[in-house]
Amino acid sequence: HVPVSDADPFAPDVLEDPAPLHEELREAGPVVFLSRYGAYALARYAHVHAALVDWQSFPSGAGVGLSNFRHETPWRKPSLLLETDPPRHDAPRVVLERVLSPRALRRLREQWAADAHLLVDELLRRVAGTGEFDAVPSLAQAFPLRVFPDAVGLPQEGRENLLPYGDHLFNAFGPPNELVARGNPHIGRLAAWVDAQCAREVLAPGGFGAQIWAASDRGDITPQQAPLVVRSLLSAGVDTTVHGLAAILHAFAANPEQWRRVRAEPRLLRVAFDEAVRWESPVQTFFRTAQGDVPLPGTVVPDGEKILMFLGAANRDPRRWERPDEFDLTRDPSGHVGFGMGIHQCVGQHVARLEAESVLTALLERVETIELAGAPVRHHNNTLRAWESIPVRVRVS
Ligand code: HEM
Ligand SMILES: O=C(O)c1ccc(C2CC2)cc1
Repeated sequence: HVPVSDADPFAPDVLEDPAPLHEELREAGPVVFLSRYGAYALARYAHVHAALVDWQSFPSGAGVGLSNFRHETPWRKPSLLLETDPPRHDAPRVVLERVLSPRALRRLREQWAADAHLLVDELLRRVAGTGEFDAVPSLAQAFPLRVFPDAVGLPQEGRENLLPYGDHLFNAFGPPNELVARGNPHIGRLAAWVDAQCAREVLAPGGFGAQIWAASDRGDITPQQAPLVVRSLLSAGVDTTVHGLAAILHAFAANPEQWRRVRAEPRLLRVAFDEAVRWESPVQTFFRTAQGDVPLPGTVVPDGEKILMFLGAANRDPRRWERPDEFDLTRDPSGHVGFGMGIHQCVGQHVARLEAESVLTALLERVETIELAGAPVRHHNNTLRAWESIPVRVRVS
């Protein structure tokens, strides 16, 4: 039999600090039935990993949120990547893999490094007296919003819609709770703006968007698919990196000795981002839908039922990680599930890494120490581990 829990993973106290629930679910057994949502929770690394790579048993086509597209109409057209299974998933995936590949990003490296130095220099000049600032608006939000819309090829107008659109999107993967209700009055306008930015004529030549449309000229995808593939970038590419950057800045401010370690060994910066993504797991959870009756340890998930994968719990599973709750740059974080795993593994991870590397390299050159200057404030979201404010104090070298 399978243990039952009436816990609510999307309740405010859990979103504030999910660690106790993660521990409870990992210890209760390999699978726990969440009676509140009728979903089967996986919190141990081994079982989250197994479900992520078994797309045949646990496909994404019925949605990767609580909503089951077999019975419910999605609030927006399903993504051709995130919410689609092979074979329809294949061509859009290949197109994005090529557009967002490390090789393709080489042409942005120099520009993003320069932008990061400008942003950091402006910031350090502005705070010269106290060395104190809020890392969330000043860096975690400012840098992605400065470089990513340009990389996609978006016009200047309306870019302030990107964060609230993504915030609602990530809330909407959860249950229809207060967080979703708060976004509902605005999402129609936001979604219309996002959809309008996917049209070929608004996208600047050379950007990721134009490259996706060029792929449809080649027949790699159809012209009908092109705007939806562009929409994937606008959906997944902003809030994730904002809170990913916030996560690594928080990790260093909360562990000042690790910043000193990276100052001494800048090569460690490469591993720092993945260790921060493991430690914080900016994307905390995703659902899948059982295809046929799927056996799991101690139970069988009936066809059409949802499983809920706790990526954040898996990334801190003591069965897989030593001292899992420590942000430790000497560890090898590879294998973490912060970017997912398998055929849907994050296709934008190289963009995220390059953004983080750009900002942190610029900071590393100018900032000798970084520490918390006050209590950080969480931003609650049904799917994202997010920050509202991270007050920090830096000493300029
Ligand atoms: C720290 C930053 C990021 C994190 C933590 C993150 C996390 C994830 C995760 C966990 C998945 C797997 C979803 C699933 O298995 O259902 C995923 C997929 C995806 N991500 Fe990311 N992501 C990040 C940044 C980005 C960026 C910058 C982009 C675009 C430029 C992006 C685009 C995508 C897309 C399109 C998918 C769907 C891939 C597919 O289904 O084949 N992500 N991401
Ligand atoms: O294709 C999409 O629209 C999409 C939206 C959100 C994500 C989350 C996982 C980062 C991924 C893809």
